[in-house]
Amino acid sequence: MNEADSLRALRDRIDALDRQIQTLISERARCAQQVGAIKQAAGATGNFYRPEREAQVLRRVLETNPGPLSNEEMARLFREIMSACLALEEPLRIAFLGPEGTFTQAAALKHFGKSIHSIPLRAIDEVFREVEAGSADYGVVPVENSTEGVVNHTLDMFLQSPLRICGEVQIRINHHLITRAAELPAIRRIYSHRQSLAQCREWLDANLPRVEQIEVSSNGEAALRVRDEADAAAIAGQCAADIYQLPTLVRNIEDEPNNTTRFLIIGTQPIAPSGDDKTALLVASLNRPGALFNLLEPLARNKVSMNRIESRPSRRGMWDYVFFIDLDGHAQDEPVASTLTELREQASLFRVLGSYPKGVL
Ligand SMILES: O=C(O)C(=O)C[C@]1(C(=O)O)C=C[C@@H](O)C=C1
Repeated sequence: MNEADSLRALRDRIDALDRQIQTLISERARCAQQVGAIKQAAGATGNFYRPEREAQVLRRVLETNPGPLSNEEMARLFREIMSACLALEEPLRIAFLGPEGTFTQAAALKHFGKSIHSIPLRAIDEVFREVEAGSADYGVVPVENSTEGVVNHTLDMFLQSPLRICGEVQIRINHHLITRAAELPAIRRIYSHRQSLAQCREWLDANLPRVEQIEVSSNGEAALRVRDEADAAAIAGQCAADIYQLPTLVRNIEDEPNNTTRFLIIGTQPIAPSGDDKTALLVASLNRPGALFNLLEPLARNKVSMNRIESRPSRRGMWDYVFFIDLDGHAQDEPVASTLTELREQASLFRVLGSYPKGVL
């Protein structure tokens, strides 16, 4: 066979496979519609989103991936198929820390896929309020960064909000210097979110030491400003450069090569166990000697892994603190269930913020 014949044969084969894929995806979508009908008949109100089931589907896709596509690419394709299937009923309304072009938007799309109705908001507390009011089904907010630590504002919101944590998603953060200026010496101001400025501190000290740094509410907002100011630069991600059609002068200026941010999915719905889950708690101990030790002792005794503990002022009085604790496992599963019963007895304040599937993608 000559080259043209080989190409034609391969393309014929691809056409035949595409027809099969299309038939199969349509069949899958009809099954998902039937699942939706069953949920509705059983009296399900609200949305049909089931994060525990989605996590199981994605985990199986990763486990059985035969290649040559990477796990990440394969999971992304299935993520979009599920997103489109779910949207057949009604697209999820997802509020996030906007404007368009923020890493939080990238996190929302990574977690829910593109078949959603996006609601960009200007502040973390607005995202909480929109979900509390029922104007959005879920919200996406940043909670911690591998270089800069926790986003206190998000943790503090749980002190006043009844919302639950329904999921998590991580994003590798690559910061770029986005500007219409042709070279570094032409830059007079740099706009970015406080966390992003901090994540690029060494690079800024070395390359733009005397340039004014201006904190704005988000990276998307920074890029928006740079659109109208030729002698300003923004530190933001590629999505912001794309959305606002701005050139990137220097790529990857973050100090830490593995700079990653974790985001929480917040909502009202309790999530069933998926087989590989986390539980987030908000607790306070009585103000007496050994109280924190007594609080945590059941975790060690029952061999429940604690992934994280953060303390924050309780806002109930001076030097009074609450603890945000992340555990391995679901609150309904042992040994977490009985450990939580013990913990509740020791604590002066105790709330399960949510059990949810560990981030898959
Ligand atoms: O299994 C379900 O409950 C479905 O609704 C189907 C499906 C899917 O496409 O696989 C769609 C949406 C849910 O979030 C989970 C899974």
